[in-house]
Amino acid sequence: MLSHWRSSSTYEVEDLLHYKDLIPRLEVALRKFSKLDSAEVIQPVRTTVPLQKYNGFLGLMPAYLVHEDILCTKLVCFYKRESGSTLPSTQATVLLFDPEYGNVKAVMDGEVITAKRTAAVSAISAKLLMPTKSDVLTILGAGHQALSHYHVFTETFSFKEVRVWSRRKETAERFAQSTQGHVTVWESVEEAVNGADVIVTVTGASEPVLFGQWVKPGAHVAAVGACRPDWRELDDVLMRQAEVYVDSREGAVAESGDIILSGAKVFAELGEVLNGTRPALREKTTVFKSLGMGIQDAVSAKLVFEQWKNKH
Ligand SMILES: NC(=O)c1ccc[n+]([C@@H]2O[C@H](COP(=O)([O-])OP(=O)(O)OC[C@H]3O[C@@H](n4cnc5c(N)ncnc54)[C@H](O)[C@@H]3O)[C@@H](O)[C@H]2O)c1
Ligand SMILES: O=C(O)[C@@H]1CCCCN1
Repeated sequence: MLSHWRSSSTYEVEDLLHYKDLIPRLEVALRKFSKLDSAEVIQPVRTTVPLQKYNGFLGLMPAYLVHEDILCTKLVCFYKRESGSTLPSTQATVLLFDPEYGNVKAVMDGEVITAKRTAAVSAISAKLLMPTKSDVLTILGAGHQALSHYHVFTETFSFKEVRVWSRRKETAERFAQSTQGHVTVWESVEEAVNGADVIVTVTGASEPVLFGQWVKPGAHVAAVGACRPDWRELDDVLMRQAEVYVDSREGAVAESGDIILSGAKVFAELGEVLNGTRPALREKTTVFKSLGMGIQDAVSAKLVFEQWKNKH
């Protein structure tokens, strides 16, 4: 089947999952994950099955949060698509289990969960690490993650200017037309990030698109794409000049080409900053390298399930 099927579950999850509920739960989960002695969170590094023939991979993302008793796994397929393709690059399904008996309690769409929880975690990173006075937000990429990031960043913060760049100008223009607030479209990354306080990279690139020489000192970069060990979104200069924060060290050193290939050192996990065990170096140039975690899907799925039960 070549066309993309958005099930009713996609719309249902969209209605049930809200950033105001999701962000505090993600913060709690990130805190627990980063406690050194924590036996409360079980989350192996994602298993990936490369599909080289099709330029993609299947990822399996199980997690168990012991205290909350949430057992969950996401199955996600990601493909690098040709410019102009209308097929989705991410397709995902989330399974929520009853941990006591092992039965599946719910099967739900994972695309909205992936879009919203990833953007919400980037917003948590920005809350902790962006310059105190942040006026300009630039989004590089104009797909699903670009939109969810636009929504949560404009809901959570008050930027004076929002800019977008995409490798095809028409896509960036369509993106700008689809948003409620005013978004300016830029033709080059260099111009789009000039003077930006916060930069979100949400592209399908496997070579750097953002170069350190263009980034304002002290800016915060939420780097969401490039999730394979040989893929890049950011260049070596940026990776080496910035303080690098991650969601999971273990995940980052296994999966992030930006970290592995640049040799950059990870300064802290977001959960360590939330726990107060590592500082938020807001005045420095910071990169939050996001890879995505099973626990983020697990708390999102639990929230969706709770909201669904309240309605039925
Ligand atoms: N960190 C996480 O938790 C997480 C979660 C989901 C997705 N992602 C990643 O986020 C990125 C965006 O995902 P999405 O769902 O928005 O995808 P999408 O296909 O909806 O959008 C991708 C965007 O990147 C652009 N793009 C593709 N190839 C490019 C290239 N070579 N150079 C520059 N731009 C390019 C496309 O034109 C489009 O604007 C992907 O890399 C995906 O793997 C990360
Ligand atoms: O954490 C995730 O859900 C995504 C899936 C696609 C690739 C990157 N990470």
